[in-house]
Amino acid sequence: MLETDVTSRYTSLVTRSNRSFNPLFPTLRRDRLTDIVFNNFFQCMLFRILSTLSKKVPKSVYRVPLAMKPQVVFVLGGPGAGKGTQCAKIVENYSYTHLSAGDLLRAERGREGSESGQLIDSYIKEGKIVPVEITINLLRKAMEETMKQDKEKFRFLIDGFPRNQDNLQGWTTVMDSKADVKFVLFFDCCNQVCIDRCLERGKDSGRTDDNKESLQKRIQTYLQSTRPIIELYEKQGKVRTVDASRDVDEVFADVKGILDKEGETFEHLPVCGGRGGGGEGPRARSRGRRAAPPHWGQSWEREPPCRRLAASAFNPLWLKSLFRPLWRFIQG
Ligand SMILES: Nc1ncnc2c1ncn2[C@H]1C[C@H](O)[C@@H](COP(=O)(O)OP(=O)(O)O)O1
Repeated sequence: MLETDVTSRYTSLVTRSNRSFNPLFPTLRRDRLTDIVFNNFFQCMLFRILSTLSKKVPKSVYRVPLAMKPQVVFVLGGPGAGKGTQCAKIVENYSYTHLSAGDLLRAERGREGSESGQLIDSYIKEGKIVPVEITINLLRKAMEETMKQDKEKFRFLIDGFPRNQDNLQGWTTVMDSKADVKFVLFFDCCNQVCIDRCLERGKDSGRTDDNKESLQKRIQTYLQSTRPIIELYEKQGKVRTVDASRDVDEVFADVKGILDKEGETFEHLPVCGGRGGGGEGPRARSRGRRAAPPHWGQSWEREPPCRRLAASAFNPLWLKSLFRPLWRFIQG
């Protein structure tokens, strides 16, 4: 900068402030300085009060809203109706964790040292429903472990459960107070299509129950035991039925329609929604997803209040507004 430019700037400041020229602190005008110091003083005080208060609040208080009660969607339908296939697609697009009762039981059967392995094996081969204590225990553990790893993963698709009255009763006794059942997603498919799909799957699934004999029994069990459970939920208005005999994408289009109607939002919304500048961008990128535009505010409103407060308190835009006046002043 030319010396004359500097001088003329200082001179203009001096003229405006009617103050003598000070070469050491050329831009320190008392009227502006008072404003800025007071503005920043109050903003800093407010910030300090907020941060002190947040330290004083016991951790458990703001942890409570983060540890959400599990939200459950039961996924039911005949064997081979496409429950697993559709659940995988839901997980890809929505913030759900898929828990297949059948997969959990098969894993437990194969686990070394499992006490119930043999019992599970005989029930599966017979196409019968495994005693509820075993299934509930596996489901509960899986839900707890998922939520322990990530508190935001509190939405579950429980596939292939409850399959009979015993299952339902077990769930009501053990889990009713621990989880909320939102609705039942029912994949309606005729028996023959179900059997054909399972036989096709059986060619390379390695499942001991994907054979004609087991399938006949499984279909019978489904009709006698599971259909009444679906009807029971239907009476409560909790069943969302999808015609599952069509191709995968057509079925998923209906599933998507149901989830959207139920108020579900795509994965990047509930996890990474925000008003902009609230850190949702980095949060989304750390999960390999993109942040929702700030105007998709619906999910932001559904974030736990503590997370909203935290996002607002550390909002870079807000912090910028705190230091901007001082920075402008220093820059002249
Ligand atoms: N809509 C669809 N059309 C054709 N095949 C389908 C289908 N949905 C699933 N499948 C195939 C994939 C599997 O090989 C087989 C059984 O599907 P699945 O998702 O494993 O059923 P389920 O979990 O209900 O037992 O059928």
